[in-house]
Parts: sequence; C-alpha cells; structure tokens
Amino acid sequence: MCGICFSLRWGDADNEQFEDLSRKLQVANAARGPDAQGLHKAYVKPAVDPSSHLVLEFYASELRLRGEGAVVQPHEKDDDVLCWNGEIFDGMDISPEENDGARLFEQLRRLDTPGQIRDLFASIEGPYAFVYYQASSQRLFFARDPLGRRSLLIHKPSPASPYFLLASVSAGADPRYEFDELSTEHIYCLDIHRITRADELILEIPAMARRASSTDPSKPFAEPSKVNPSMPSPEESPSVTALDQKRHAPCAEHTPSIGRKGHARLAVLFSGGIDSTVITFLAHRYIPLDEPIDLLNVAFENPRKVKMQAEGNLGGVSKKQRKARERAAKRTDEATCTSYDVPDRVTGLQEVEELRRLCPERIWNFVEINVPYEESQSARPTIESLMWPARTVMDMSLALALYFASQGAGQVRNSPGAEPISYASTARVLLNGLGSDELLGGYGRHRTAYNTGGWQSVIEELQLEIDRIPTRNLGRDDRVISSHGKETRHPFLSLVVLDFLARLPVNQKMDPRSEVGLGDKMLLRLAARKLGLVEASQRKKRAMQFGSHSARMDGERRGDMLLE
Ligand SMILES: NC(=O)CC[C@H](N)C(=O)O
Repeated sequence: MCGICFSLRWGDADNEQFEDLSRKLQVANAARGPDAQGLHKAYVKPAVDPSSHLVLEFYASELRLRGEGAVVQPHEKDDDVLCWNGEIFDGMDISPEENDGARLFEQLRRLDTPGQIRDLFASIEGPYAFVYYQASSQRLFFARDPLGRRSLLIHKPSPASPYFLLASVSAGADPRYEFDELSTEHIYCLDIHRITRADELILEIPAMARRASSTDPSKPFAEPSKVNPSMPSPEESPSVTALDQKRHAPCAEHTPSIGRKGHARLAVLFSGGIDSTVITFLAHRYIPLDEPIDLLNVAFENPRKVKMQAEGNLGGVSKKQRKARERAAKRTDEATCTSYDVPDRVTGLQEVEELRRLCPERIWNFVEINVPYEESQSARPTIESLMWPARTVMDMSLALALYFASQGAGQVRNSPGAEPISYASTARVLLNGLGSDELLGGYGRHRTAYNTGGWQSVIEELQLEIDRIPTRNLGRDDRVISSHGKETRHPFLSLVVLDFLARLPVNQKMDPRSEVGLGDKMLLRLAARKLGLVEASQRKKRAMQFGSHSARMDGERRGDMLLE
C-alpha cells in the first residue's frame, strides 16, 4: 500500500511546530510504502495577495505492485504532481510491464478542466485515494474511490492549527490536528490561487458530484449501483450460473509481478468461512500452480475465554463446534489447544482440508498466527494510533485481528499434526472477504428486517448497507493492514461484482424464511456448492472478532463505547 501525506500552509507561519508535526505524519505514512519515499514542494502566490505565499508539500511512499521499472512517488512532471495510493483494475488498458500510477498521471496531464478529471475517475475501477496538483490551473484535486476502499484523512485549518492536511494515516491522537475521514461522495477541487488570508480557514472545500449525468454509460464507475427495488416474483430462479460467469477476480489477476517463485505473492485473511473460502478458491484459478498461497488464520489468547473454558463454561459453543474442536485438538499441540483453539482456527483447519482435496496440486500454507495476551496488549497503543480517528471498543477488537493476521508471522505444519515450523508470510497482497454479507444479505439484521417489514424492508436494509460501506470500516481496515507494507483487496467489493449483485432481485440473493446457514447469502452458498466447496457452503456467519477471540479480553464492554 502506498502512503500519502499532503500539507498546505502560509509560508510565514510558525514553521518549527509544523515541521515536527509534518515529520511525524511522514514517518507514519512511510510504513505503508517501504519501496520508496519522496517529497515535492511547491510554492504558490495567491492572485489577490502576491506579497505572501502558500507552501504545498507532497509526500508519498510507494509499495510497488505493478510494472517493471522502479517507481518513486510522488509522480511529478513540469510541476504537476500526483500522489497515488490505488489499483486500476478496469477502465484503462494497463500492460503487465506498466505501472498504473504512472499511466494515470500521464492521462491526467492531458486533461484541462475539472469536469474532465472527474470523468476520468468515473471511468476507472479499483480501490484508490489520490491527491493531484494541476500546476497550470493551480488546482488541487483529491478523493477516495466511491466505496472508500483506501483511506484518506482530512484536517481543515482552525485558528489553533491553521494548515490544511491530507494523509492516508495519522500519527494517532494529537492536539495539533483534527482528522476526519474524507467523504467518498465527491471529488474535491481546491483553487489554491484563490485562497486569501480572509478565508485562512478553508471551511468549505469545493466539491464536484462524481458524475456529470446519471445516464452516461461510458462512466460506469462513478458511483456504486443501487439495489434493485423490485419486489420478488415467485417464478424467478437463482442466478448461480450468471454469478459464476461474472466472477471477476481482478484482485488476484493483478498480483504483483515482483517476488520469487516458491514464495507466496498472495495471502488470504482466512477464517474457513464461506466468504474467505470462495475468494481463495477463485484466486487459485488465477495464480500459477507452482506458487503457494498463504492462508492467514489468527487466534488470540483471551484470558476471559481461557478462564471460562477451565471452569467448564464453553462460552456458548455448540455441540457440533465442541466435537469439531475436540477433533482439531487431537491434531494440535498442547499449548495450541489450551489457548488458540478458537472457532476460526477450528473451521480454518477443516476448510484447508477441503481445499487440499479439491486443489491437491497447490501448496496451501495454513499460517497459524497465535497471539499471546501480553503481545496483543502491548500492540494496543500502536493499533489505536493507526486506526485513528476510529476509536470504539469494536474498532479495536476488529483492528487487533486484522493487525496480527496481516502481519503474517506465525507457524505452518508440513502435514496435519506435524511439528509447527515458524513462518513469516511475504505476500504483499491480502484478499479479504468483506462485503458479501452486505451485498447478499448475510447478517441477522436482514432476517429481522424481513420478519418486521417483509421484502420491502430487506430491500431498504440492503440499500443502506451499500450506502454506508464507505463510512463503516474500510478506511480503518486499510490504515491498520497497510502499516505492514501490504495491501488488502476486496473481491466482493469490485464495483463490477457489486453492480451485478445489486441489480439482482432480492429473492435471488437470500431467503430469510430458510434457516441460518442456508437462506442467508443463499446465492453464494449455491455458487460455493457448484464449485465443490460443500463444507464451506454450509458454514454459519461468525464475526471476526468473536471467531478469533480478539473481542472482550478483559470484560464485557459494549462495542460502540469509546476506548478509555
Ligand atoms: N501501493 C499502492 O497503492 C500501489 C500503487 C500502484 N498500483 C503500484 O503498484 O505502484
């Protein structure tokens, strides 16, 4: 993942305090791009007040994943500057030798008007955040992709902190800034030369709608599609065949060409649930067979759970899970079964066996990432800083799981039950199954909606899910995962897949009248069966923080409470 850090301030402002802050932010953003870091400064004299000047600082770090040559960011030519954190998967032909950021910069430099720039972004698909400075017009453009798959934080000037900042990640809580996540609803465009001392506090950032006309088919990626509002008609049958044809795995297709054979270039955040298993199986079809794929499976030593286990209370574990747990325990060593035998470990171990049966030619590295309590506690301040401005108890339990899973340091076994060998995943691209519950009706709340308001309520709930994806967790997840110099990709959240699923009549996606593990995400379950993933197709939904035991380590604090 690349890191972006941009600042704008008056040249005669107190520089010492600012420089310290700027350095701190640059260090935080350097971790996202270990391959190269660069800084470019520009000075602008505002038209109305030529006696003073504004300083623009563009800092970017590069995690190079595409193209053959070295890439140093920011991209820069004739005073035009681009900081790019993203991937272009669709809408622009990019050959394997080319770098997408470099190509995008070339294209941007050919454009003149804000409308043209907006239209270019409306025609490309992929996760991104960018800052682009057009020197000829002295305009600054910045935005995130319409689903917010990459983070960009904004600090607007205030009397106490009279500078403007944009950054992929902050340096944690600091009285010198007030960062918010940048909204994904617009492409922003700031006329730098028009800034005056009087509006030193740029409170309103001029924003363009993401598309000029809602009917222009050449701009398919301006916004996420709307959920099909039509009420179900009983004769419709599930669209499994169509879904199978649509399965579009751009995320795996564009794995970095850098790296050695024999080393995994791709890893999956793998719980053994249906979402992570389906994307793993599809990725397998795109990755050369002689390359291993790393399945990252995280488990936390959770003193509360360990205590409950010792006291005989298995914390709501069903009979079936208990049986599975006993089976898994036979295969694992003593230490693992007391502390790390969490629900996601059990299903992960079961599922990797199904994958091995279906795809025996592949080396599947099932990476057991075991996090001792002490270690998770001492990482908390780092994680709290990375996820800022997200700061609830639930943010922390999810971020903990993602932080350690994506770090990829754990152990593998040559065969089930064999002695563990320590292993560090070097894959720079991590697939993440997030999004399928939102698009296909996988949450309990979709069933509740049906029970209270019928199909109409389910349709409304599914629309709400799409509307709030950008603000829910993607920015936070990106900030946490990228701190290891890796990037996460969400195959379910490709705008192409989203468009296909959103348009399907609701009853082809789910059936809230059928039981849990069947009616929720019904279409995906059918697709999984069709692929041969019979065991995965039946697994019930389990939230990552409970499956890995990263939640509620010390007590029962409500998830929406702020961290102390
Ligand atoms: N890390 C990133 O955001 C990657 C940027 C760009 N796609 C590259 O490969 O260089």
